[in-house]
Amino acid sequence: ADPSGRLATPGKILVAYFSRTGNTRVVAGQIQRALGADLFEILPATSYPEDYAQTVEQARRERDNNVRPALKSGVPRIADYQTIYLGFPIWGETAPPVIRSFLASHDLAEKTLIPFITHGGYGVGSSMDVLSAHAPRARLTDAAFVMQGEQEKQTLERVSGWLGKIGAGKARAG
Ligand SMILES: Cc1cc2nc3c(=O)[nH]c(=O)nc-3n(C[C@H](O)[C@H](O)[C@H](O)COP(=O)(O)O)c2cc1C
Repeated sequence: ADPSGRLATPGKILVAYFSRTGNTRVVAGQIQRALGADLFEILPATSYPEDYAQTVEQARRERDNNVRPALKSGVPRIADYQTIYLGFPIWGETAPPVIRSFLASHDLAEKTLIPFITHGGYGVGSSMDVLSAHAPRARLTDAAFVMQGEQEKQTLERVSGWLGKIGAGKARAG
């Protein structure tokens, strides 16, 4: 028994996720509702730029320098959870920097870690290795959910093309 009098609920489930454009958020919501789990959105203390290209560049720098960006908040009472579904998009062929921050700042020893991953068509890259390296004592399942989602880049290109075609690009600028 917990000396505080509060018992950790056995088998409590957490769905923790990071999502920029919403693809991973949809999956997180469905898992959370299906399992009656708690939901936690992983957010950096300082938001990434709205601009896609700037975000790609910042993510690349953070990846290459092994930066762990500060998180806006941590999971309250992480010890209560036995199973953690961890969701993220693939950024630069790996897990986004905030996922490394998340794993480094929570003790996941002996917890079951079940990844769900969305990518833009190039697969999961080195993300599973990142998870096992940063949460070495978690029980990482190899039955991750993996799905290709829309690419923000492709949407931006399509919209730019359309704006150009209807002659709206310049007229709207400024
Ligand atoms: C900064 C950045 C880097 C990305 N790098 C990759 C990549 O290396 N490989 C890939 O398949 N998709 C890449 N994508 C596409 C996303 O993984 C894909 O669109 C994902 O479904 C987005 O999920 P979200 O809507 O939950 O943010 C990248 C997207 C962003 C914003």
